[in-house]
Amino acid sequence: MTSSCHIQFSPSSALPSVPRVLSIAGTDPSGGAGTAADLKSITAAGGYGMSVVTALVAQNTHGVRDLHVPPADFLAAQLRAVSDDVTLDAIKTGMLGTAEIIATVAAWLDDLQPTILVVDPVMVATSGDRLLQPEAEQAMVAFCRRATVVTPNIDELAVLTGQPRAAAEDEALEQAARWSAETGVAVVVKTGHLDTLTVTNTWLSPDGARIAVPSTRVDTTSTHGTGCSLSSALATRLGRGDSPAAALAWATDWLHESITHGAALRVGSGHGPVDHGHRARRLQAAASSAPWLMPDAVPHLLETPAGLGAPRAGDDGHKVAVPAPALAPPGPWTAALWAAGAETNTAIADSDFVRALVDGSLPQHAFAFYLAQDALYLNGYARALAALAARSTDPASQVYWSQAATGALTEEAELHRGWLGTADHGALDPAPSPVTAAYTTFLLATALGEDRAVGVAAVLPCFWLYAQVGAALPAVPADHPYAAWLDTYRDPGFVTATEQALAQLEAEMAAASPAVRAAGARAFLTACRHELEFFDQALRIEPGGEAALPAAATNRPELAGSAR
Ligand SMILES: Nc1ncnc2c1ncn2[C@@H]1O[C@H](COP(=O)(O)OP(=O)(O)OP(=O)(O)O)[C@@H](O)[C@H]1O
Ligand SMILES: Cc1ncc(COP(=O)(O)O)c(N)n1
Repeated sequence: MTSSCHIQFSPSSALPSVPRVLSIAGTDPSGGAGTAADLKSITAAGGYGMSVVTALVAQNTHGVRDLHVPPADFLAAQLRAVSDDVTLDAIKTGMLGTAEIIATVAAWLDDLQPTILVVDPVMVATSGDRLLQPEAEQAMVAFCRRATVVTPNIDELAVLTGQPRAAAEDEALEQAARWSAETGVAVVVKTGHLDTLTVTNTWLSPDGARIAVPSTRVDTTSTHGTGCSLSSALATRLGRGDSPAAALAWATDWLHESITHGAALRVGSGHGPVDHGHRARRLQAAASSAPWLMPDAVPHLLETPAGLGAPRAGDDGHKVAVPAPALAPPGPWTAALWAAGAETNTAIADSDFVRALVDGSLPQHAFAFYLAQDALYLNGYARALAALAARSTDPASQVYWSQAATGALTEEAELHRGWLGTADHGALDPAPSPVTAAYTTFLLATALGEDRAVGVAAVLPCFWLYAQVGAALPAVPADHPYAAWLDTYRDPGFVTATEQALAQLEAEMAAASPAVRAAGARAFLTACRHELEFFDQALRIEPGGEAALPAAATNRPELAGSAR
């Protein structure tokens, strides 16, 4: 080995530093809002959370029952106990409640002069209960002037600016822009309280610069504590050194996932909380190193299709129903393989990636990552298909696999030319992700090194599962951000190619020895799992850790037809 051998690993493998973030807020014993939401959000956003309590609130998902405000001296003692000992990278304030509390926190801030102060000017809870005394409103308005950024909802913005409640987003942006220019404080305008299909968080800087982060509205009642959660996550990402654009994008995207999965927590029967931990649990599951296939998943010798058995029980013990295949299996072997792969195939259909692609909430950076990895994948896939052509002896199969390889290369070129805008691809191509590399390496090794039938089984899920996703797609409006891409799934040529691949696999499995069939079944199930990973991987990437997507890459109807 020479000393000139340099290996550079992606910086994403290094652990980021952990910002120390203090929340100053009221409590919610049901865990959805206030200090509880703040601490969960700070942790989720990658910070170390600390909490100073301004008021004890007896509340749940239905509303506030009682309030207890400890003496202001005690609040001051809490604040000093923390700041005498801990360096604070960011501070977030929520419910301050009374003019006396506001004055106490303000005096402490005068001494501390924090770098980042996010003020969520909490006034009224979702339930309609007041969390700020009416006579303290003007003290809160003055307090906001010391913030780095304030995060009022539409009603709070009206109080802050002394204007009537904005009826539309433009009006809210105008109110905020004037106030920001006057005070020198940035504002995040949140349109959660407006009756719009898109919920947009817009960062307005005093110099007039605007950063808009749109997300699709989730139809749910689980929005208790969304304001607390957004401001805490924002403070944490700013405290970590993120730019306002990056911090707001992260917080909005994470909160969207938390809101989407809030109802499944089944906490309370009123306005439920969001699931702050959903992203962390999803990523933890994705990082599992448990083997994909259990040793008994496929018998050593597969004599008949029935040897593959009924679908196995899912992770939670329930029997997995076999989804109806959009493209019918042409014989008993492919039918048995379809049933054996039911759990994974259902997981793909139900995946957050497919859901977000369909409802349009998939973040742009995730879509860009997916496209770039898809191009890399297609190149590896084409090589595996070409290997099958080389290993085929009957003319029809030779022609079929050669054409399939050409098709994959054409689609790769189309992705570069159209969607990725990198016709001169080569030097600037992104590197394959671990998931893409594992999948393409597996395909190539199987197509080259195993019996041909096993290779055919390995390449089949890419055809079949993609066609399955395509068949299940609903029609979307023309202004859907991924409308043009979704059209590519419906390519009739791809359906024909999949039917031919299925016929090839059926014939190969029927003609193979029991040992080769077993290896084929294992390869098929492994490839199904690679497909799930491939879809899921785009939602495991942080904004900034992906290829840039040219602005023109979404909504390009002229490119419809370039299916994988
Ligand atoms: N139904 C929804 N769908 C998607 N995102 C939402 C929804 N409701 C709220 N959000 C997100 O939560 C953020 C805060 O929500 P909202 O505008 O209601 O502020 P808030 O009134 O301060 O919150 P809170 O309900 O905690 O008082 C929004 O900016 C948006 O990112
Ligand atoms: C202590 C405290 N702080 C803030 C809120 C606002 O949250 P929401 O408007 O979602 O009820 C709350 N309910 N309780």
